[in-house]
Amino acid sequence: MLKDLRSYKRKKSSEEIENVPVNPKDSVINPNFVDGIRAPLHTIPEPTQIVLEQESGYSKSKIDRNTTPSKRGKSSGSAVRTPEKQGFSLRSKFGWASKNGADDGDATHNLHQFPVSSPGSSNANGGLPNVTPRSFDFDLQYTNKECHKPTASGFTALNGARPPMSIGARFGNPGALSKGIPYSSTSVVNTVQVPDFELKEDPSFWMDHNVQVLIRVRPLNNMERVQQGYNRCLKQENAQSISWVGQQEARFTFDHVACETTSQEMLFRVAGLPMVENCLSGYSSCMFAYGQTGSGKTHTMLGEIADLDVNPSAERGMTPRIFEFLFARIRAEEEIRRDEKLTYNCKCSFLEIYNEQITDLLDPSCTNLLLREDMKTGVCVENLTEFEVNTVNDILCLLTRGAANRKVAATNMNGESSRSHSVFTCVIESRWEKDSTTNLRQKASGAEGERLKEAASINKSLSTLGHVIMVLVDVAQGKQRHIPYRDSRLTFLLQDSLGGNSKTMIIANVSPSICSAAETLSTLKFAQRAKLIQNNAIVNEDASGNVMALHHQIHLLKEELAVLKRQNVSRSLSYRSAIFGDADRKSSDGPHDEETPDMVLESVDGSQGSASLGIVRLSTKQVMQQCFGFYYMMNLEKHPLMMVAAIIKWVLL
Ligand SMILES: Nc1ncnc2c1ncn2[C@@H]1O[C@H](COP(=O)(O)OP(=O)(O)OP(=O)(O)O)[C@@H](O)[C@H]1O
Repeated sequence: MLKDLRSYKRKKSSEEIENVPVNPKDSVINPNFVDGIRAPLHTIPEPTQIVLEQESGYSKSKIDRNTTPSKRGKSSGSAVRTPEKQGFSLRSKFGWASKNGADDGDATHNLHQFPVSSPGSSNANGGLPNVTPRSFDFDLQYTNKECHKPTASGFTALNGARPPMSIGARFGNPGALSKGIPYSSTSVVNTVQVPDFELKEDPSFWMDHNVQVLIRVRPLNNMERVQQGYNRCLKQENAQSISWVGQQEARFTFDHVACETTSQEMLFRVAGLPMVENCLSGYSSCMFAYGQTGSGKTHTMLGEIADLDVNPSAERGMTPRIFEFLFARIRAEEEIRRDEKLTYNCKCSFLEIYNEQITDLLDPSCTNLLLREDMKTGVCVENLTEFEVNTVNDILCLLTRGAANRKVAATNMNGESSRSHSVFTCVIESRWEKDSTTNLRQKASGAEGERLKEAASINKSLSTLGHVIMVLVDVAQGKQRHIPYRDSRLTFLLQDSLGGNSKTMIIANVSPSICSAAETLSTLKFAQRAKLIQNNAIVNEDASGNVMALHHQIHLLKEELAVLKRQNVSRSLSYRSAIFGDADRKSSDGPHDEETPDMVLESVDGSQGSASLGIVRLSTKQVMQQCFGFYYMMNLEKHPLMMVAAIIKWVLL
């Protein structure tokens, strides 16, 4: 059952009003996009060289963990597995109308589901060996009713609301691409068959890393096949390495490279499941999906979510799977720790950043919300609605409701291209009792994040993101730089996820088609830089609260001791005698024995003291325990947000 939690809206006294510059002109941008400001992909300067081997020592260590491409076929083990629906239903994409004819999602799914051997799958370029023992053939039976005549880059803008995908105009320095890619290059992969690599999770990765980068290559779509056939700009070598093949060849290595045939379930196991574990361990967690329009961000993060409760699709994406897993884990933990009265409470919010304005997607009448930053609790959005959730269906209700309020438009790459960035957040709070002490921990998991579209005129956030990442890489390399988080609302909101206190997963979605060679190269470069970011994730326990509580406790004890001394404090060596002792003993000064372990403080109320009323007879041990519990709780009352332990954010870029 969903419950409006507006009363939870944060109110702070120590907060700082956001100082994200708001230029009114920024907010009144002609939706008919004019080329100019583009995604951060294009704000990132070219590396000094495009190298054949771009691995740093860092990436090499990743490769070493898993170097052998393996054959797909057997599913890797997973602790929790959700039932998969066999076969495919008509696509009912989340919150959007069905895709137009240019989309070949169904065809590609079928290809995945029913790989067939194609006699026509010869390697037309003649020189590219298939490096895996098994390939899936792509169905040659496709129709294309909305094939747009390619520009220099292969695309034309469909409605003007989206930045055209042409290369030269938007690419500041796109290298070879801006001058025209020699598509006839012998490097181009134009085989119908694609190598298939199985992703493997490194269970120890997150123990000593805070940022992981995964590339997901989607299958070719109809439009691409019509325009450029099976000419690909990517050549994958193993589950961590991929080469961009154009005029030059640039090889990249990442933590994972998910090939065209990687299933939604496999991606969840490798990328989503560990993030839930991170969250439940108390880490803030964030997941970005980055890539050009139509590259598969929505497919990755949401996928097919119709009928999830009764008939979940195998094509459902990361978000439903994550919450299925999360709630299953929560229920299991509550059961296991019933004695401790462990309970969880989850609250969700959903917002959109469009034209640098923040709108509450769960209450669209709340627009132009302000970001606030508090030294203790971090960044929050003022007056954002929160709903209590208990099941995956509750989550989906909110996602559906929010998605219906999003700004969506058609582009030539994607008939339902989202035009904004959105953040879905789920804060998970757990309470339990142990040794008569009530404990509280809040985890914010959550967030179907940002659909960061590269639409230029609405993408101040994206360009700033690119800049922030560049600066963060410098910082990671030891340079002193100011990080311009505040230059856009997106980066301001996500600053903890970028270079801050967060375990962050970046999924870079790319098209393998030569049509999108420029954008794909840019995305790979972006991802390559992003993996150099160094976050500093810590378990968000209220250690400061504990220390504060203890300080307070010591202070009170000292005060009390002083009062007791003034009031002729008697010390008894016997707890029993202290409790049941006669008035004489209470009023007498007993021997002081600092060594006595069960020393009892005993005081008699007197007219002199107001701090100590009645007779206090507790062992020091008990005093500490009880007061600790008390002040701990008090501290929670006063600073509930200090207990926030983890934040997961899904970010579509
Ligand atoms: N891995 C994949 N397997 C099968 N189909 C895919 C895959 N990735 C994307 N698609 C299909 O490609 C189309 C475009 O994908 P999607 O809507 O996810 O792109 P997007 O990056 O979110 O685009 P935009 O930024 O314009 O919103 C969809 O029909 C989607 O189903």
